[in-house]
Amino acid sequence: MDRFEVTGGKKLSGSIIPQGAKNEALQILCAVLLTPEEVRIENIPDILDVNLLIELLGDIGVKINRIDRHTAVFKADDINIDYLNSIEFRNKSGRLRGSVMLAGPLLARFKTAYIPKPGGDKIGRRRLDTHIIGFEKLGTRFEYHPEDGFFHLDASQLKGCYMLLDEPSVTGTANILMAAVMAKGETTIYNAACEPYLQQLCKMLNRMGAKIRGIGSNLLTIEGVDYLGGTEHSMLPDMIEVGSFIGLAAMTQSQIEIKGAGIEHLGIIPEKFRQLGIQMEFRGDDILIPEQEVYEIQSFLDGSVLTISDHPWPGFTPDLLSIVLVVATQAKGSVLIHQKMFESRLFFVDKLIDMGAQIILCDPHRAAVIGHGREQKLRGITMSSPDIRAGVSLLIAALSAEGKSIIQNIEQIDRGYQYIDTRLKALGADIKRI
Ligand SMILES: CC(=O)N[C@H]1[C@@H](OP(=O)(O)OP(=O)(O)OC[C@H]2O[C@@H](n3ccc(=O)[nH]c3=O)[C@H](O)[C@@H]2O)O[C@H](CO)[C@@H](O)[C@@H]1O
Ligand SMILES: C=C(OP(=O)(O)O)C(=O)O
Repeated sequence: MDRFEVTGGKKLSGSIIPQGAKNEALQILCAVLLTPEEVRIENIPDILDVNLLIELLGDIGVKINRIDRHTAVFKADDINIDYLNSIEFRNKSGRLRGSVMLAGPLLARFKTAYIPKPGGDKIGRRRLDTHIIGFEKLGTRFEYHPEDGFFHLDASQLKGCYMLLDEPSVTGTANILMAAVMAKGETTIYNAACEPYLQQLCKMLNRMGAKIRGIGSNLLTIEGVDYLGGTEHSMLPDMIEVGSFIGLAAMTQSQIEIKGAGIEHLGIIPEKFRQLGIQMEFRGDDILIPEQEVYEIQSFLDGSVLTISDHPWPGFTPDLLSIVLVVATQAKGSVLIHQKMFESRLFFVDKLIDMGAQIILCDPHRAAVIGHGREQKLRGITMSSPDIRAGVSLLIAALSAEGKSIIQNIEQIDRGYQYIDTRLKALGADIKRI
């Protein structure tokens, strides 16, 4: 298993372009199954999870013409449904979270689907109830096999209906939406997730001939159609990468320019980094983070200690809380980090504490970070990456720390960050893949 060897404490400089959005790509790639016509997709991130999903599509029978590492044309005109019941499909799709979204389009077009126990980050319980209950409301029967966590879904006809989701699940909304686009009649999904990933999916589906209203809100109305055709789609810049690079610049006291950051789609993300005291200049669609010796965490208006917590979109995405936490360790001031959605995403703070950070893990969901404005520098250590975002947070910590760090289990980072070592080296980082 590869590791990163990082010698920290170096200032970085230059510009960096965010990859296409990972979580959008996982939805968009599943949507190619909705039509027998060609779908051309651009700005595909060249990362483990996305490449695995493309491989799965190929295994199911989708014809794939990979024009380059970031562009491909897909044609799902001859699908092998039986493959979905194979051990190979179970094993492969169990290696990523996004594969769960193959079910919605397969139900829409072929009225049957299989969902093996999905993979993805081990960051707490990640149930599929919202997906399955949504499918059930559309007229799907399901069988659950508890011994291997396998769902078999079957429907003779999907029928539109009203549903109020238990929670605005991101992949759940995408899955139900893709099942509903070809259901008979009208479907209303209330308490829908509305991240830019979903807005992009809705727009793509409408270009294919779907009739979706309410895009960008938590109330989606879908008028079912009989057929969807081909289209072209390009992924937005990955907002989680943009946030990670803002944090990287601040932690390493570097001036970095993020080119083509997709600022209008970042929602509240820049504001949260501003609350940590990080300066940013928006120049067209680029973000310049100037070199800053010290950044100071703001307090609330009444002077009380700032809390940064996750919330469904347009609130702050949970995928950036680990980055915010690590960046706070070198700030001046204190902040409470409250991870509301996932119960195992904060355990990586042990490693930051070993590096010298002042953090109190109050409980699995809350950590108080006391920043001393770089008076206590972090020290390089050997650590292992528990999940994708914690992995990048530890990498950023290592780049700002004194001395050498080894980061193990970097497959976690490669799941979601494209050529990260090469791109960081181009900014002047001392990082080796060993
Ligand atoms: C492939 C993909 O797109 N993965 C993203 C997707 O995962 P995913 O779609 O799996 O996550 P969900 O939106 O379903 O929710 C994640 C977890 O948060 C809980 N929950 C959810 C909504 C809510 O209002 N309250 C709440 O507590 C759920 O019970 C679940 O345990 O969305 C997550 C939440 O933004 C992100 O971290 C993941 O990166
Ligand atoms: C949790 C994440 O990914 P996944 O849902 O694919 O595990 C993430 O992207 O931060």
